Amino acid sequence: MHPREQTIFALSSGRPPSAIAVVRVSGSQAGAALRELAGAIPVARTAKRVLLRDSVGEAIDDAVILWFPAPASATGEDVAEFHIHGSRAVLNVLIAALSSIDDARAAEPGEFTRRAFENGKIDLTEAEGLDDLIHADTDRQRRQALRQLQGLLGDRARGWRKQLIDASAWIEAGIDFADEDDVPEDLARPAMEKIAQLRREIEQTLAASVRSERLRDGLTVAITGPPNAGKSTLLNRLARREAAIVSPHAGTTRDIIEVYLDLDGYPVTLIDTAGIRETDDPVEQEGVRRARDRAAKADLVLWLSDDHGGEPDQTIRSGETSLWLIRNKIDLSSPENDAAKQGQPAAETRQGTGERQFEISAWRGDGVDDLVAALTAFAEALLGSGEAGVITRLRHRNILRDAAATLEKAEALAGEGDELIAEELRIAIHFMGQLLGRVDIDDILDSVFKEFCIGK
Ligand SMILES: Nc1nc2c(ncn2[C@@H]2O[C@H](COP(=O)(O)OP(=O)(O)OP(=O)(O)O)[C@@H](O)[C@H]2O)c(=O)[nH]1
Ligand SMILES: [K+]
Ligand SMILES: [Mg+2]
Repeated sequence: MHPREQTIFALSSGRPPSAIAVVRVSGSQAGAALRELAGAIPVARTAKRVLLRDSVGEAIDDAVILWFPAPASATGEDVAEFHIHGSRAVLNVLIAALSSIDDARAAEPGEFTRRAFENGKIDLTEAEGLDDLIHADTDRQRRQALRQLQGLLGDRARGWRKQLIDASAWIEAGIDFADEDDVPEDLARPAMEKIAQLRREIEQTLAASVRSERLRDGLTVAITGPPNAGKSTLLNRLARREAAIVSPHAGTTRDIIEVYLDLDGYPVTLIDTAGIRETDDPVEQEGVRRARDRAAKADLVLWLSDDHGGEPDQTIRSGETSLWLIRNKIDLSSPENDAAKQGQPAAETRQGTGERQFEISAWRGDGVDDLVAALTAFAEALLGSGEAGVITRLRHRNILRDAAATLEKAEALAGEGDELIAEELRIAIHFMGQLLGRVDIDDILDSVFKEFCIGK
């Protein structure tokens, strides 16, 4: 039997141990699985409590089962659900029993969703939204994924595709009737107007969605600076836990330490790095190399220093990465120092450089709230509210950019020959099909669904 026709099963809930685990079965043998393990198929879509037994009659677990006959199921196939106690032992016995059913096998990542897509339950953009929803960490990501799952981009792409087909029909009609007298004088003009309008709509959608792709991925903030500036202390304070080792020994941190922050719904990965200095220690050298590397890739670098100084060098300053200068350990400052610094307030932009400055005590907490507020504002500026954006992936952006370019080409061909315009329209229609997952199915699907988790 072809793998696509086999019955698949997987743990669809979280990792054991858990109070309850849900194992889903989808395919023609789902009913057989229920008969084999529960003795009978229950009433459709009604929970039933049963004692599951294996093939020799040995009890497996006291469980709840559900039956969703095709096509009214999540995948469009027969689906059975086993709600069991979430221990590794119970799960292993159930999975072993399901494996022994003919033509049943463990599901590949994303295979349930792929079947739902192949059976027309969802389009590809909705499948992607589903994946994003499962992986959403913050509330803003959740809302964006849900809009995608509800078909916001899919609906728009379907509308564009339909209008392109209409425009194409007008153009083709012009070609077919070109020799006859009673053809409407100019079929091409309304078609060309429609094409120009669609191109503008696609371009507007692209422009409005620049930040929604970023919201899906979140942004990265790197803490760098000389050894002992208090980088790990700041990371721990922002993370509200002892994620990194803090010590008075210069050169404590060598590996990159990552913590995840939810700043008012904006996902931020904060990284702590090795203190940057010249050193003979090969391990520390590698740490410094990694620190520079990650700083260059970050969206924002926080350069932390204390009264012992340490200015960011050119490699840290170069590139598109934003840089904020943060003086730490202000709790140690003497009153004279403070007097000298008057007229040079914190959280100001340094004249000419565009680099913001902050003064904090990572240890005592002074100034940290202001820093967090500034980070949140930075995230908002970069990621936006996401409400207007419907494009959440590079895949969407690339396809729509190509579609807009194709329509632009079609517009430029006005007067050059309807056959040429019709060909560009066919290409643009093909792009909309790709977006929805209707054409070039296999390559697109393989790359989209391999990101999914098993059991989904
Ligand atoms: N007084 C004071 N001490 C601090 C502050 N922040 C950090 N320290 C101390 O400075 C020392 C170094 O702190 P770390 O957080 O390990 O510094 P680091 O920049 O991560 O150091 P490396 O990983 O070695 O580069 C520790 O003894 C901290 O307790 C602060 O705001 N005030
Ligand atoms: K240290
Ligand atoms: Mg450190």
